[in-house]
Amino acid sequence: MLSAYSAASVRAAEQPLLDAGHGAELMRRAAYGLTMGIISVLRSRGRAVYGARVAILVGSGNNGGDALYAGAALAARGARTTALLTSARSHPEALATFRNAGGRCLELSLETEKASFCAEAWASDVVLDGILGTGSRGGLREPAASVVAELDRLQGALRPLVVACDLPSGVDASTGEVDGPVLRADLTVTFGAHKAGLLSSPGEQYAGEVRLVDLGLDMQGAPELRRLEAADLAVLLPAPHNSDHKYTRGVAGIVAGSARYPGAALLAVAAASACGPGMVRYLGPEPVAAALALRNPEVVSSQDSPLEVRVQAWLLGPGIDGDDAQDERARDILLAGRAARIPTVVDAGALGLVQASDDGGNAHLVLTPHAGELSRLLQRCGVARSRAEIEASPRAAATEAATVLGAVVLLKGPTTVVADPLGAIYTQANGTARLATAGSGDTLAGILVALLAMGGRDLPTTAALAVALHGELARSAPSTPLNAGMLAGRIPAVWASVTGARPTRE
Ligand SMILES: NC(=O)C1=CN([C@@H]2O[C@H](COP(=O)(O)OP(=O)(O)OC[C@H]3O[C@@H](n4cnc5c(N)ncnc54)[C@H](O)[C@@H]3O)[C@@H](O)[C@H]2O)[C@H](O)CC1
Ligand SMILES: [K+]
Repeated sequence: MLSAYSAASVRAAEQPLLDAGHGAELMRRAAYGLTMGIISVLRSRGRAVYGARVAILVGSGNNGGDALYAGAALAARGARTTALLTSARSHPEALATFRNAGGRCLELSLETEKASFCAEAWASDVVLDGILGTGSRGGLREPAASVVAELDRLQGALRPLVVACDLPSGVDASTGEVDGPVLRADLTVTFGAHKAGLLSSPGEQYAGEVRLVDLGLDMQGAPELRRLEAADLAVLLPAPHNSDHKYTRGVAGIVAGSARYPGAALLAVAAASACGPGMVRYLGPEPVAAALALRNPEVVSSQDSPLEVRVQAWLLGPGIDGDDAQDERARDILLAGRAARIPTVVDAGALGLVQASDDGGNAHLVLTPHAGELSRLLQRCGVARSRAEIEASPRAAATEAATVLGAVVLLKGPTTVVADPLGAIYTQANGTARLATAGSGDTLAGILVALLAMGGRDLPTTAALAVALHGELARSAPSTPLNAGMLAGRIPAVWASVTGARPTRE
């Protein structure tokens, strides 16, 4: 499990070491890790350090200091290094070290030097972004902002590799929010601890690969957010006990699909069933049930009232829009659920049925909106948040919604957020853009209801687990075209590969 912290927590952890006089040692370690990161990206392009061209953007604080020390180390190994000083102030010792190692300095205050730096950066093998780190307030200011905007214009094969020092300048280290231009990095070498802003949208989309350099910080208190990694999937994905029977292995109940949208039911049921619960019960129109019988003969379908069937978890909503009988089933389950507290996934067409609650009455719900659906959901609760505002600050929006609605909120996006009303947050970025296809959400909802039915973990952890497994379905086939209909069929192989060699309990 990966834990990520706010800028304030990282700085607080750094303080005792600074007080004890270890500041220079911390910078030395940070700069060494950064140097190694730059060397590795140079090697990835078949370039040796000797003779490589490295352009460095330098800010006024320690972030610029780290970048200058790394530049000095590269210059000492024969790289041609050019630094653009974006402020009248630069870390004095680092600047002196850089100059002594043969680094060239240009000043942004001089227009000709700015043009000369941009030309150098465009011709470089690597651009190092050391303008702002954890001490930044707000986005990049002029004139550095327009240099970054200009450098970011160069795309494609001609673009130099970009390495961010600690974080891409202009990304908020704590929230991941972005205000103004940011130079998109291929690699971010971050120091001391993972910054929550690098594991949150939209900041994560600017960071590229993130490598952590251990500085020996003693992080105190709860992390800002957590992320499940491959090793966690191996432990958390459920496995049957030899004493299990179909009911103890979990029954997933699904209210999905309609005459108009039968596909949503097929996708959700196929995904749920592929996860291996004891049983999948489907409630919905007869023609959809008939189609399901051909594709998933193991599924038990009926047109019953949900109050007459027993399940360990419900999924309500995919493709039920405009079907009165499905709508009534979903309403009945939500009403009964306030007492029965059966874990319930509320997706798509059922999201409009959820009311705000501050009495714990929704604590068994996992809501799975995308940004547009969340905007409408919040609107109904009297909170005005546009889709664009939610996409700019998804973590804040998901947390707000979890608090207002009293339910776990799984907000889908390039980095998916799972927020629970008690404050815990997971963010998962396992998926790729190849998952952004029609029906992908129905598959996620099916995986989630199956994992909830199989039980064993709390709601937010199970939700994060479902997002991670769903993401791995795309990641495991990086180069083939993918549609949602293919996803459920991939579950057994991906499940086997992530659980790997774990001991069986059978
Ligand atoms: N955390 C650690 O353990 C270590 C961190 N290191 C590096 O130090 C930076 C943080 O350094 P700091 O000097 O505190 O802050 P910054 O470098 O981010 O810059 C602050 C500097 O910039 C000015 N400023 C603030 N906001 C803006 C803005 N929007 N535009 C322009 N200028 C701005 C502000 O006035 C300050 O002067 C951390 O990221 C690491 O890279 C250590 O090297 C190792 C230990
Ligand atoms: K930076």
